[in-house]
Amino acid sequence: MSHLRLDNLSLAQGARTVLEGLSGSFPDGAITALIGANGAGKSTLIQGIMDILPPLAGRIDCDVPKERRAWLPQQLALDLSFPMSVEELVMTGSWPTRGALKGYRPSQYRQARDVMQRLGITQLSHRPLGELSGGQRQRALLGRTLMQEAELLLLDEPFANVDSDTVNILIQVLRDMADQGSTIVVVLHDLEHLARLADCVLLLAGGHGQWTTPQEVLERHGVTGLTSQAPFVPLNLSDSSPCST
Ligand SMILES: Nc1ncnc2c1ncn2[C@@H]1O[C@H](COP(=O)(O)OP(=O)(O)OP(=O)(O)O)[C@@H](O)[C@H]1O
Repeated sequence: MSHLRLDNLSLAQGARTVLEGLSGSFPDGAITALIGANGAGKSTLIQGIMDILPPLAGRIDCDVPKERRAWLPQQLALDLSFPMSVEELVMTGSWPTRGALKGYRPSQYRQARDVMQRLGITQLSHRPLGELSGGQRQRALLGRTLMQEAELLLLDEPFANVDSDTVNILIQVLRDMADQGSTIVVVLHDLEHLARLADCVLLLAGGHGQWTTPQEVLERHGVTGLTSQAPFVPLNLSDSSPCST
C-alpha cells in the first residue's frame, strides 16, 4: 500500500476552494510530477500534504513519520540570510530525529561530509548560505534532506534558477532516493525535466486532479524523444481556473 494517499480531498485558501474531490495514491519508490498551470493549486496541495493547510473535506493519509518528511519550498520562499554555513545547514537534517539541542556525534559529521561530497559542495562547506548561487543553495538544501534520510520528499520547482550541472546532480540524487524506496513528489514546469525525472504525473486543472503518465503528457504536447540535451520546453497547461469561490 502507498505511504501517501488522497481520499476525496478538498483544500481551500481562505474562502476560496482551490482543489476539490482529489483521490489517489502516490506510488512508493517513485517520482510523481505535480503539474498544472499557474494558480492550479500545486503549492496548495503540497501545503496540505505537509500538514500546514488542513483539509476542507476528505483526507490525506500519510504513514511516513513526521521526522522523515521533508519539503523543499520554492527558492523565492526562502530567507537564507541568517548566518549559517553549508555544513551547518546540512547538519540540521539530523534535528527532526535527534533534536536540535543534543549536539552532533562524529558519525553525523562523517555522514554530512559524505552527503556534501555526493552533491559536489565539499569545497563550500564553510561558506555562508547568503553567499551561495541558486544552484549551490539548492544542492545544500537537498543535502539537508539526505541527512534527514527523508522517506517522503516534496519539492516545489527545484530546478528554477539552477545551472545544468546542478540539475543533473539533483536528478541523480532524487532517482537514487526513489530507488531506495522514498516517495517523491515534485512540482515541475517544463517538459524536459518531466521526461527525465517523472515516473507518473498528477495533473491539476480546473480544481480537479488527473493521474496520468509522462508519456501521455509529452504526446499531448506533440513531443517525442526528449533527451537530456533538450532546451527548456515549458508545459502549456491552460485550463486551470479554481473550481469555485
Ligand atoms: N495565502 C493565500 N491566500 C489566498 N489565496 C491564496 C493563497 N495562496 C494561494 N492562493 C490562491 O490559491 C490558488 C492556488 O495557488 P497555488 O499557489 O497553490 O497555485 P500553484 O499551482 O502552485 O501556482 P504557481 O505555479 O504559480 O506556483 C491561486 O488562485 C492563488 O491565488
